[in-house]
Amino acid sequence: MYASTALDSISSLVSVLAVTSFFLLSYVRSVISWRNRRRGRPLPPGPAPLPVIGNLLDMPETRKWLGFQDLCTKYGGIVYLNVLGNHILAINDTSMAQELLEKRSANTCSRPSSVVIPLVGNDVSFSIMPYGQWWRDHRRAFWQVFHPGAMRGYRDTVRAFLHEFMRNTVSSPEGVEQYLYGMFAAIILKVLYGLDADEEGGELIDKIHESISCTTSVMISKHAVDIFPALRHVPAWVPGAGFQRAFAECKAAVEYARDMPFAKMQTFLSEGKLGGTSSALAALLARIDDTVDSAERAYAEDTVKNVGLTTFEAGPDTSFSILQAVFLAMSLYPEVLKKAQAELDAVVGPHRLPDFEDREALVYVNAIIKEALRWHVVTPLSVPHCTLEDDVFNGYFIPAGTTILPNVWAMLHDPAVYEDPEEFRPERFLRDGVPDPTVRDPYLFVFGYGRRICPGRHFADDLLYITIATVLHVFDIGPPLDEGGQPIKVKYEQTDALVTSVKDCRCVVQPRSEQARALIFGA
Ligand code: HEM
Repeated sequence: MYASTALDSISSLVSVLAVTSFFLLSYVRSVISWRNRRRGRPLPPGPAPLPVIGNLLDMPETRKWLGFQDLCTKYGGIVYLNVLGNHILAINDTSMAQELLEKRSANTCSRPSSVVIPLVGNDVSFSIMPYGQWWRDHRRAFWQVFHPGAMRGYRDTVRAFLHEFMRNTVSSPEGVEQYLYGMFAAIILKVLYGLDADEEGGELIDKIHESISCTTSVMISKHAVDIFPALRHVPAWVPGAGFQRAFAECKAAVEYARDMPFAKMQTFLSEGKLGGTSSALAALLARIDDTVDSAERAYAEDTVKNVGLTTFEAGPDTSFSILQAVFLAMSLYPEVLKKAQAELDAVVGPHRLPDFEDREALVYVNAIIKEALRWHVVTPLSVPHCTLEDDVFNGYFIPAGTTILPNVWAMLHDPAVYEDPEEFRPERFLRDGVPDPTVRDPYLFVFGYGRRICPGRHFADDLLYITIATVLHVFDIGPPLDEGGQPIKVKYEQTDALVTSVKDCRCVVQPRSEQARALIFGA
């Protein structure tokens, strides 16, 4: 009995020693490998890390773009943080961002990996996929239907929904925000699937919106499972594992958003209610080679489905957010609205609505669009990129797997470049009444960088231009009024999110004149 107890103690000791040696060896190996990779080169500047948690306490909590701006002011154009072993590089400097994200795009075009995203089913969105063949196939498919030459084909749809938006706004002006979001979502639904936002379509849009809100809130929140990935195996009934239920609900919403409109489109196609190339996704389906085997066909169809989901996630919220800012800016800066209307009267005249062909002549309206993109940066830290390989930049070691956050907000609010950056002032982009090419152009920043640059930017630009020009042509926009009829001063504030919106954009919207009203209802 004693002999067996002694043997048990020895074998436990051996196990403990084996486990300890394994961890020690792994640690020593990782230290050696880290030293070999760095070869004495320093990491970029940043606050000193603490043991184990690194710079966790230096990581900005909310409105990260402001915190990173402060850190970069202290440490230079770039700042490096190590948060629980994750390498993070924030960039405030435009030329450094250009060098790393454009010139070295081959190495900086991936996305940070996440434990949570697959759990909510959103790993099929190509805006989040890591660099590789899967992402390339999706991006290529998207580009086939959203390249600049394809834009003309969508303009009638855009005009039709814009006219409906204007009529709804005149009929019940208090619903303007809701109609605006509904318009962008309905345009995307029609362009992608050929489906109308009728009652059923409206429900589809609500559900799709729900899935987007849920995934974006999951993506920006902190989760224990991101730090301890093994927690993903804990069943939902275990106390403290309520996150599993929330993730499952989110996953169901994402699957609905991906599958339902697509299935509806396929039914309509098979019933002959839609032409084979009547929508962007129908056109992509029509391109799938008939001779491919069933596995390849399934992959190609899945790609088309995922392109639909990604477009819905990336398109309406961003465009809507810019329009919110324009409505608010017009009510805060009436002189800007008056100047735009004077230009529209001179170029377009009172008897018709603006069209795409008017764009070049509408210099001030174009300056308003640029200023809106600068003033209200929809994605202040862009969308994070991630490095594939170790790199050396300006003598600093940038490890593989580093998350790169270009602080686009800081670049577009630099007082050395834009005087009084908090003011909405389209004139900053003009000199002697024509565009000034020497002023930093927000278009070069707000749509991201390199191989990941927003592939929907041509569509977005078309949407923004025609909506803004038309709205300013026919509507007066003023501040909201209190019960005594006095104007309420609304303050511009941005929400704290990956895709931000304007917190409060209440305003009074009404036709500029009887002639404008006639134009709206005659359209
Ligand atoms: C004002 C409107 C918009 C802004 C400011 C905007 C901005 C951005 C930004 C900053 C990125 C990330 C780029 C990067 O990682 O470097 C992005 C990605 C993307 N955007 Fe947009 N976007 C807008 C509208 C749209 C629209 C209307 C669509 C669709 C029609 C769209 C589709 C996409 C897609 C699919 C991606 C993912 C690209 C990838 O990861 O490969 N965007 N957008």
